[in-house]
Amino acid sequence: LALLLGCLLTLPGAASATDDRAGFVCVEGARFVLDGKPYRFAGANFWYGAYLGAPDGIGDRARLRAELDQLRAAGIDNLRVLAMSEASDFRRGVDPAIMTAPGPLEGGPLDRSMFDERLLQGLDVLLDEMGRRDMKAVLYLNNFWQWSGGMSQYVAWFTGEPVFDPDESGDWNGFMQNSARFYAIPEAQKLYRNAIKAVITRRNSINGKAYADDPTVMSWQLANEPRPGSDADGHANFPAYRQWIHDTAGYIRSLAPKQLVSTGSEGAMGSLRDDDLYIIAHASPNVDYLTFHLWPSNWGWMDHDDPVARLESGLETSLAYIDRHIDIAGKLDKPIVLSEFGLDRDGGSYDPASRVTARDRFYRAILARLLERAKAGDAIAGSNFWAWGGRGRTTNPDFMWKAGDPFTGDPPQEPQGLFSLFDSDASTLEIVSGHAKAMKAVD
Ligand SMILES: O=C1NC[C@H](CO)[C@@H](O)[C@@H]1O
Repeated sequence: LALLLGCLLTLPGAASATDDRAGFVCVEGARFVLDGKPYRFAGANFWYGAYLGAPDGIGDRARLRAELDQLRAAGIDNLRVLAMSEASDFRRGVDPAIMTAPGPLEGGPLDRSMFDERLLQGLDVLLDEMGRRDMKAVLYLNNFWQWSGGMSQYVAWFTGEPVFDPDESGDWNGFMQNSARFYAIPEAQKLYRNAIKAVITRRNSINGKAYADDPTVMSWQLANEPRPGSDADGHANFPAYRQWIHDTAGYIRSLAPKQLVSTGSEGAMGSLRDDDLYIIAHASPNVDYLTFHLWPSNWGWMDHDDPVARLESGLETSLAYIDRHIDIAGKLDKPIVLSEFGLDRDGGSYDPASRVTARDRFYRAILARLLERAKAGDAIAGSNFWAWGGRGRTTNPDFMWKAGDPFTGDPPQEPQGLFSLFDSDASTLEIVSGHAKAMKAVD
């Protein structure tokens, strides 16, 4: 009640010294509130932000600071960041990883030696630099996919089986079913909770702030794109998935009562393509706000190698997907964020110098719909494009990332340049920047 009152009673623009929620993003019905004013934003996915903040040899702090300045100047001030990765044998897994090996299970003293302190220092630097720029961070603590180890790595650790690697087998349905085993392996959940606790209870080595007391952290996400399993076979896992969401969100809330909790879901497309299952999974009072993603070329609504070809029909389907999810959020009386969206460059090129006419049309149309719905007083609060690539460039002939390469917005499992929005993509950045300004102006 104190936390809610703290949100409700904060005088507009004048966070009182005694209000311990000053600076934190709160939820009031289907809206975010920050220091007594509506909080709406245009943000970016910056999955590698903690990696850039790591010491030399892994990170590039000069690049990090310069690119945070560029994003801040564009009004792009909400960043969604990977906050936990697991060492893995995946062919396309990021290396190094934050969790180097499975440590002791919940109950004993936290063994912090199982974490790569260089990468957690990277997160410290990122949060400190973001805080100095009045930016907000959304931090996800696991991954349904293989590119950061993720749930399938936990499954391998606790079943003794080799990792189920979709980049080797090409069997994505089998991979998704394998990842979903994570929800029902008690030992995996204990280790996962230790990883959650290690991050959330961390004290920033740069500025001394406890993460759970740092208003830079807007919210904690259970994972990146958690799904119940494959569309064909995932229904049997749904009860365990739903319970996992409720229990884990409650655990995070117990560690970070001043910050928000969300799942990281893609929406119906990540809920066995079923709106009702998405609603059921997100009805838990422990879930503060909803997330959904939008991937027309991944989901077959447009074509990776020619996004212009089915652009208009793909846009129509995309806009309908947006409206459906904003309507669901209204029914659940929770804010909603489009926390990933992206489209390929023209002709499916990975070249940062290539044209982005389809992408710019897509970004412009999507963001216009979000603004229209926000102005109508609907539950949409913001978005994060996928993904900021900044000055990251690959020189590899196969465009695939390997350890030691510069980071781009595309994680290791995808060609570098697939969806990245590079620092040179001025037209697209301008679209996002204009949207950021317009969203902030909505009263
Ligand atoms: O979370 C994600 N969603 C879609 C991205 C692009 O395919 C992908 O890289 C990432 O795993």
